Amino acid sequence: MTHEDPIVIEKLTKTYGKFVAVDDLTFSVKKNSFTGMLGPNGAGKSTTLKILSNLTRATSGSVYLDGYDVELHPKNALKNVGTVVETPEFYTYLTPRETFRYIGKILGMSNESIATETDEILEKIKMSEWADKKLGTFSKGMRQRVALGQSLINSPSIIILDEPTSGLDPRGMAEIREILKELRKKESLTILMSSHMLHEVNDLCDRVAMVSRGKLIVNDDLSNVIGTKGTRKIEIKLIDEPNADILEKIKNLSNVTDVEYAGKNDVEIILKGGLGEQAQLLSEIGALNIYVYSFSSSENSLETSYLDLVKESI
Ligand SMILES: Nc1ncnc2c1ncn2[C@@H]1O[C@H](COP(=O)(O)OP(=O)(O)OP(=O)(O)O)[C@@H](O)[C@H]1O
Repeated sequence: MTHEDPIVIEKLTKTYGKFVAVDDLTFSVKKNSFTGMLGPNGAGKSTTLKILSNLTRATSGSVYLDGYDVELHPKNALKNVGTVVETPEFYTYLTPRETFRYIGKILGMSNESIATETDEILEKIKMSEWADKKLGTFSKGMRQRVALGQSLINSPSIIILDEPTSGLDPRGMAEIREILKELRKKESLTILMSSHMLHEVNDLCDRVAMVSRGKLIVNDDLSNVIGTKGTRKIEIKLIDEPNADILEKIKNLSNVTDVEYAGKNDVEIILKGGLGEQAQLLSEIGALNIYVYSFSSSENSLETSYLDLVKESI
Protein backbone atom coordinates (compact mmCIF):
# COMPACT_ATOMS: atom_id res chain seq x y z
CA MET A 1 0.00 0.00 0.00
CA THR A 2 1.27 3.45 -0.86
CA HIS A 3 -0.26 6.86 -0.46
CA GLU A 4 -0.38 6.91 -4.25
CA ASP A 5 -3.51 4.78 -4.15
CA PRO A 6 -6.44 7.20 -4.50
CA ILE A 7 -8.06 6.02 -1.25
CA VAL A 8 -5.97 4.89 1.71
CA ILE A 9 -7.32 3.94 5.11
CA GLU A 10 -4.65 3.45 7.74
CA LYS A 11 -5.18 1.98 11.22
CA LEU A 12 -8.56 3.64 11.37
CA THR A 13 -10.47 3.34 14.63
CA LYS A 14 -13.73 4.98 15.59
CA THR A 15 -15.32 4.45 18.97
CA TYR A 16 -18.63 5.67 20.34
CA GLY A 17 -18.11 5.56 24.10
CA LYS A 18 -16.88 2.04 24.72
CA PHE A 19 -18.32 0.72 21.47
CA VAL A 20 -15.78 0.13 18.72
CA ALA A 21 -17.49 0.81 15.37
CA VAL A 22 -14.29 0.72 13.26
CA ASP A 23 -11.44 -1.36 14.61
CA ASP A 24 -7.90 -0.67 13.38
CA LEU A 25 -9.04 -0.82 9.76
CA THR A 26 -6.35 -0.66 7.09
CA PHE A 27 -6.92 -0.98 3.37
CA SER A 28 -6.45 0.92 0.15
CA VAL A 29 -8.47 1.26 -3.02
CA LYS A 30 -6.73 0.84 -6.35
CA LYS A 31 -6.88 3.51 -9.03
CA ASN A 32 -9.76 3.04 -11.48
CA SER A 33 -11.19 0.15 -9.50
CA PHE A 34 -14.83 -0.16 -8.52
CA THR A 35 -14.48 -1.47 -4.99
CA GLY A 36 -17.46 -2.80 -3.09
CA MET A 37 -17.17 -2.41 0.67
CA LEU A 38 -19.25 -5.31 1.77
CA GLY A 39 -20.38 -6.07 5.27
CA PRO A 40 -23.43 -6.83 7.38
CA ASN A 41 -25.46 -4.08 9.07
CA GLY A 42 -23.42 -2.36 11.75
CA ALA A 43 -20.06 -3.49 10.31
CA GLY A 44 -18.76 0.07 10.29
CA LYS A 45 -19.12 0.82 6.56
CA SER A 46 -21.02 4.11 6.87
CA THR A 47 -18.75 5.29 9.67
CA THR A 48 -15.67 4.66 7.49
CA LEU A 49 -17.19 6.46 4.51
CA LYS A 50 -18.24 9.40 6.69
CA ILE A 51 -14.67 9.73 7.96
CA LEU A 52 -13.41 9.60 4.36
CA SER A 53 -15.87 12.36 3.41
CA ASN A 54 -14.84 14.44 6.45
CA LEU A 55 -18.35 14.28 7.91
CA THR A 56 -17.07 12.77 11.13
CA ARG A 57 -13.68 12.44 12.80
CA ALA A 58 -11.65 9.34 13.44
CA THR A 59 -10.80 8.41 17.02
CA SER A 60 -7.37 7.36 15.75
CA GLY A 61 -5.69 6.48 12.47
CA SER A 62 -5.78 8.39 9.20
CA VAL A 63 -7.48 8.39 5.85
CA TYR A 64 -5.99 9.78 2.65
CA LEU A 65 -7.64 10.83 -0.60
CA ASP A 66 -5.36 11.52 -3.56
CA GLY A 67 -2.47 11.36 -1.08
CA TYR A 68 -3.85 14.09 1.20
CA ASP A 69 -4.75 13.44 4.82
CA VAL A 70 -8.50 14.17 5.01
CA GLU A 71 -8.36 15.56 8.53
CA LEU A 72 -5.27 17.73 8.01
CA HIS A 73 -5.89 18.88 4.44
CA PRO A 74 -9.61 18.44 3.78
CA LYS A 75 -9.77 20.92 0.90
CA ASN A 76 -7.04 19.25 -1.13
CA ALA A 77 -8.17 15.77 -0.15
CA LEU A 78 -11.75 16.32 -1.27
CA LYS A 79 -11.03 18.48 -4.31
CA ASN A 80 -11.52 15.68 -6.83
CA VAL A 81 -14.00 13.63 -4.84
CA GLY A 82 -17.75 13.25 -5.23
CA THR A 83 -19.80 11.69 -2.46
CA VAL A 84 -23.25 10.34 -1.81
CA VAL A 85 -22.84 9.50 1.82
CA GLU A 86 -25.69 10.69 3.96
CA THR A 87 -28.94 10.78 1.96
CA PRO A 88 -28.71 14.41 0.90
CA GLU A 89 -31.70 16.52 1.84
CA PHE A 90 -32.15 18.71 -1.18
CA TYR A 91 -34.35 21.79 -1.33
CA THR A 92 -37.58 20.40 -2.67
CA TYR A 93 -38.50 23.72 -4.33
CA LEU A 94 -35.38 23.57 -6.53
CA THR A 95 -35.09 21.71 -9.82
CA PRO A 96 -32.17 19.36 -10.63
CA ARG A 97 -30.61 22.10 -12.79
CA GLU A 98 -30.90 24.64 -9.95
CA THR A 99 -29.57 22.11 -7.45
CA PHE A 100 -26.48 21.43 -9.56
CA ARG A 101 -25.93 25.17 -10.04
CA TYR A 102 -26.20 25.73 -6.28
CA ILE A 103 -23.69 22.95 -5.51
CA GLY A 104 -21.36 24.02 -8.34
CA LYS A 105 -21.32 27.56 -6.93
CA ILE A 106 -20.45 26.26 -3.45
CA LEU A 107 -17.57 24.37 -5.07
CA GLY A 108 -16.39 27.58 -6.75
CA MET A 109 -17.15 26.53 -10.32
CA SER A 110 -17.76 29.04 -13.12
CA ASN A 111 -21.26 29.47 -14.58
CA GLU A 112 -20.05 28.10 -17.93
CA SER A 113 -18.56 24.92 -16.50
CA ILE A 114 -21.62 24.37 -14.29
CA ALA A 115 -23.87 24.68 -17.36
CA THR A 116 -21.78 22.28 -19.46
CA GLU A 117 -21.42 19.73 -16.67
CA THR A 118 -25.12 19.96 -15.82
CA ASP A 119 -26.26 18.99 -19.31
CA GLU A 120 -23.86 16.06 -19.43
CA ILE A 121 -24.81 14.85 -15.98
CA LEU A 122 -28.54 15.13 -16.62
CA GLU A 123 -28.03 12.81 -19.56
CA LYS A 124 -25.92 10.38 -17.52
CA ILE A 125 -28.52 10.17 -14.77
CA LYS A 126 -31.32 10.01 -17.36
CA MET A 127 -33.03 13.09 -15.98
CA SER A 128 -32.81 15.48 -18.94
CA GLU A 129 -36.57 15.72 -19.31
CA TRP A 130 -36.94 16.37 -15.57
CA ALA A 131 -34.19 19.02 -15.47
CA ASP A 132 -36.58 21.88 -14.74
CA LYS A 133 -39.16 20.15 -12.56
CA LYS A 134 -39.13 20.65 -8.81
CA LEU A 135 -37.53 17.91 -6.71
CA GLY A 136 -40.55 17.95 -4.38
CA THR A 137 -42.51 16.08 -7.04
CA PHE A 138 -39.86 13.35 -7.53
CA SER A 139 -39.87 9.73 -6.40
CA LYS A 140 -37.18 8.50 -4.02
CA GLY A 141 -35.39 6.83 -6.93
CA MET A 142 -35.34 10.07 -8.93
CA ARG A 143 -33.98 12.00 -5.96
CA GLN A 144 -31.27 9.41 -5.53
CA ARG A 145 -30.33 9.86 -9.18
CA VAL A 146 -30.05 13.59 -8.52
CA ALA A 147 -27.87 12.78 -5.50
CA LEU A 148 -25.62 10.72 -7.73
CA GLY A 149 -25.64 13.54 -10.27
CA GLN A 150 -24.55 16.19 -7.76
CA SER A 151 -21.58 14.00 -6.82
CA LEU A 152 -20.37 14.29 -10.42
CA ILE A 153 -20.62 18.07 -10.82
CA ASN A 154 -16.91 18.79 -10.32
CA SER A 155 -15.81 15.92 -12.62
CA PRO A 156 -14.37 13.91 -9.71
CA SER A 157 -11.74 11.22 -10.13
CA ILE A 158 -13.01 9.45 -6.99
CA ILE A 159 -16.58 8.80 -5.94
CA ILE A 160 -17.66 7.48 -2.56
CA LEU A 161 -21.13 6.02 -2.28
CA ASP A 162 -22.82 4.75 0.87
CA GLU A 163 -25.40 2.12 -0.08
CA PRO A 164 -26.64 4.13 -3.07
CA THR A 165 -29.57 1.82 -3.78
CA SER A 166 -30.72 1.48 -0.18
CA GLY A 167 -34.43 2.04 0.35
CA LEU A 168 -35.26 2.08 -3.37
CA ASP A 169 -37.78 -0.14 -5.08
CA PRO A 170 -36.42 -2.74 -7.54
CA ARG A 171 -36.80 -0.40 -10.50
CA GLY A 172 -35.06 2.45 -8.67
CA MET A 173 -32.23 0.09 -7.71
CA ALA A 174 -31.83 -1.12 -11.29
CA GLU A 175 -31.72 2.47 -12.61
CA ILE A 176 -28.94 3.49 -10.20
CA ARG A 177 -26.96 0.33 -11.02
CA GLU A 178 -27.30 1.00 -14.76
CA ILE A 179 -25.96 4.54 -14.28
CA LEU A 180 -23.02 3.25 -12.25
CA LYS A 181 -22.22 0.68 -14.93
CA GLU A 182 -22.30 3.35 -17.62
CA LEU A 183 -20.06 5.64 -15.55
CA ARG A 184 -17.55 2.84 -15.19
CA LYS A 185 -17.51 2.18 -18.91
CA LYS A 186 -16.91 5.74 -19.98
CA GLU A 187 -14.84 7.42 -17.30
CA SER A 188 -11.60 6.83 -15.57
CA LEU A 189 -12.96 6.78 -12.05
CA THR A 190 -12.15 5.17 -8.74
CA ILE A 191 -15.35 4.18 -6.98
CA LEU A 192 -15.74 3.00 -3.40
CA MET A 193 -19.29 1.88 -2.67
CA SER A 194 -20.61 0.29 0.50
CA SER A 195 -23.28 -2.33 0.21
CA HIS A 196 -24.70 -5.20 2.15
CA MET A 197 -26.07 -6.74 -1.03
CA LEU A 198 -23.83 -9.47 -2.37
CA HIS A 199 -25.47 -9.64 -5.78
CA GLU A 200 -25.05 -5.87 -6.18
CA VAL A 201 -21.31 -6.07 -5.49
CA ASN A 202 -21.09 -9.12 -7.74
CA ASP A 203 -22.85 -7.26 -10.52
CA LEU A 204 -20.98 -3.94 -10.34
CA CYS A 205 -17.61 -4.24 -8.68
CA ASP A 206 -14.21 -5.58 -9.69
CA ARG A 207 -12.73 -5.44 -6.17
CA VAL A 208 -14.22 -6.40 -2.83
CA ALA A 209 -13.28 -5.16 0.63
CA MET A 210 -15.19 -7.20 3.17
CA VAL A 211 -15.62 -5.88 6.69
CA SER A 212 -17.17 -7.44 9.72
CA ARG A 213 -17.40 -5.87 13.18
CA GLY A 214 -15.23 -2.95 12.15
CA LYS A 215 -12.41 -5.17 10.90
CA LEU A 216 -11.20 -5.95 7.37
CA ILE A 217 -11.59 -9.58 6.37
CA VAL A 218 -10.51 -9.47 2.75
CA ASN A 219 -9.53 -6.89 0.11
CA ASP A 220 -9.03 -8.54 -3.24
CA ASP A 221 -10.18 -8.80 -6.84
CA LEU A 222 -13.73 -10.06 -7.04
CA SER A 223 -12.53 -12.86 -9.30
CA ASN A 224 -10.12 -14.05 -6.60
CA VAL A 225 -12.77 -13.90 -3.90
CA ILE A 226 -15.31 -15.90 -5.86
CA GLY A 227 -13.05 -17.68 -8.30
CA THR A 228 -10.61 -20.51 -8.13
CA LYS A 229 -9.11 -19.44 -4.82
CA GLY A 230 -12.51 -19.12 -3.18
CA THR A 231 -15.10 -21.53 -2.00
CA ARG A 232 -18.19 -22.70 -3.79
CA LYS A 233 -21.49 -24.13 -2.76
CA ILE A 234 -22.40 -27.49 -4.29
CA GLU A 235 -25.93 -28.79 -4.05
CA ILE A 236 -26.50 -32.49 -4.49
CA LYS A 237 -29.75 -34.42 -4.59
CA LEU A 238 -29.75 -38.05 -3.51
CA ILE A 239 -32.12 -40.86 -4.42
CA ASP A 240 -32.44 -41.75 -0.72
CA GLU A 241 -32.65 -39.49 2.28
CA PRO A 242 -29.11 -39.13 3.68
CA ASN A 243 -28.44 -40.30 7.25
CA ALA A 244 -25.84 -38.86 9.63
CA ASP A 245 -23.29 -41.47 8.56
CA ILE A 246 -23.51 -40.41 4.91
CA LEU A 247 -23.27 -36.74 5.80
CA GLU A 248 -20.17 -37.48 7.86
CA LYS A 249 -18.61 -39.40 4.96
CA ILE A 250 -19.23 -36.47 2.61
CA LYS A 251 -17.74 -34.09 5.16
CA ASN A 252 -14.54 -36.13 5.16
CA LEU A 253 -14.04 -35.88 1.39
CA SER A 254 -11.19 -33.78 -0.03
CA ASN A 255 -11.55 -29.98 0.22
CA VAL A 256 -14.98 -30.13 1.85
CA THR A 257 -15.21 -27.49 4.58
CA ASP A 258 -18.85 -27.90 5.54
CA VAL A 259 -21.86 -30.08 4.85
CA GLU A 260 -25.43 -29.21 5.59
CA TYR A 261 -28.59 -31.27 5.24
CA ALA A 262 -30.94 -29.07 3.21
CA GLY A 263 -34.16 -31.06 3.77
CA LYS A 264 -35.73 -33.96 1.86
CA ASN A 265 -32.92 -35.67 -0.07
CA ASP A 266 -30.82 -32.54 -0.57
CA VAL A 267 -27.35 -31.80 0.75
CA GLU A 268 -25.34 -28.58 0.54
CA ILE A 269 -21.57 -28.86 0.45
CA ILE A 270 -19.13 -26.00 0.91
CA LEU A 271 -16.05 -26.81 -1.12
CA LYS A 272 -12.73 -24.99 -1.04
CA GLY A 273 -11.15 -24.66 -4.47
CA GLY A 274 -12.08 -24.42 -8.10
CA LEU A 275 -13.28 -26.62 -10.92
CA GLY A 276 -10.55 -29.24 -10.37
CA GLU A 277 -11.62 -29.73 -6.75
CA GLN A 278 -15.24 -29.87 -7.88
CA ALA A 279 -14.45 -32.66 -10.35
CA GLN A 280 -12.55 -34.53 -7.64
CA LEU A 281 -15.53 -34.22 -5.29
CA LEU A 282 -17.84 -35.64 -7.93
CA SER A 283 -15.64 -38.71 -8.39
CA GLU A 284 -15.17 -39.19 -4.64
CA ILE A 285 -18.94 -39.02 -4.10
CA GLY A 286 -19.34 -41.63 -6.83
CA ALA A 287 -16.92 -43.91 -4.98
CA LEU A 288 -19.06 -43.69 -1.83
CA ASN A 289 -21.80 -45.66 -3.54
CA ILE A 290 -24.49 -43.16 -2.77
CA TYR A 291 -26.92 -42.42 -5.55
CA VAL A 292 -26.74 -38.81 -6.60
CA TYR A 293 -29.13 -37.75 -9.35
CA SER A 294 -28.30 -34.03 -9.39
CA PHE A 295 -25.09 -32.11 -8.77
CA SER A 296 -24.97 -28.32 -9.15
CA SER A 297 -22.40 -25.71 -8.30
CA SER A 298 -23.97 -22.53 -6.99
CA GLU A 299 -23.30 -19.47 -9.12
CA ASN A 300 -23.69 -17.22 -6.14
CA SER A 301 -20.31 -18.09 -4.75
CA LEU A 302 -19.66 -14.59 -3.45
CA GLU A 303 -22.32 -15.42 -0.89
CA THR A 304 -20.52 -18.61 0.04
CA SER A 305 -17.15 -16.87 0.34
CA TYR A 306 -18.70 -14.06 2.30
CA LEU A 307 -20.51 -16.27 4.78
CA ASP A 308 -17.42 -18.40 5.18
CA LEU A 309 -15.14 -15.42 5.72
CA VAL A 310 -17.52 -13.69 8.11
CA LYS A 311 -17.91 -16.96 10.07
CA GLU A 312 -14.14 -17.38 10.28
CA SER A 313 -13.69 -13.80 11.50
CA ILE A 314 -16.03 -14.12 14.50
N1 LIG B 1 -23.40 8.34 16.24
C1 LIG B 1 -23.33 7.11 16.74
N2 LIG B 1 -23.40 6.89 18.07
C2 LIG B 1 -23.31 5.63 18.57
N3 LIG B 1 -23.14 4.51 17.83
C3 LIG B 1 -23.07 4.66 16.51
C4 LIG B 1 -23.15 5.96 15.89
N4 LIG B 1 -23.03 5.79 14.55
C5 LIG B 1 -22.88 4.45 14.34
N5 LIG B 1 -22.91 3.78 15.51
C6 LIG B 1 -22.76 2.33 15.68
O1 LIG B 1 -21.57 1.92 15.05
C7 LIG B 1 -21.77 0.66 14.38
C8 LIG B 1 -21.36 0.78 12.94
O2 LIG B 1 -22.30 1.60 12.29
P1 LIG B 1 -22.25 1.91 10.73
O3 LIG B 1 -23.44 2.74 10.40
O4 LIG B 1 -20.92 2.43 10.38
O5 LIG B 1 -22.41 0.46 10.14
P2 LIG B 1 -22.73 0.00 8.66
O6 LIG B 1 -21.76 -1.08 8.33
O7 LIG B 1 -22.77 1.16 7.74
O8 LIG B 1 -24.14 -0.63 8.80
P3 LIG B 1 -25.53 -0.24 8.11
O9 LIG B 1 -25.56 -1.01 6.83
O10 LIG B 1 -26.53 -0.72 9.10
O11 LIG B 1 -25.54 1.26 7.94
C9 LIG B 1 -23.22 0.28 14.58
O12 LIG B 1 -23.32 -0.67 15.61
C10 LIG B 1 -23.87 1.58 14.97
O13 LIG B 1 -24.96 1.36 15.84
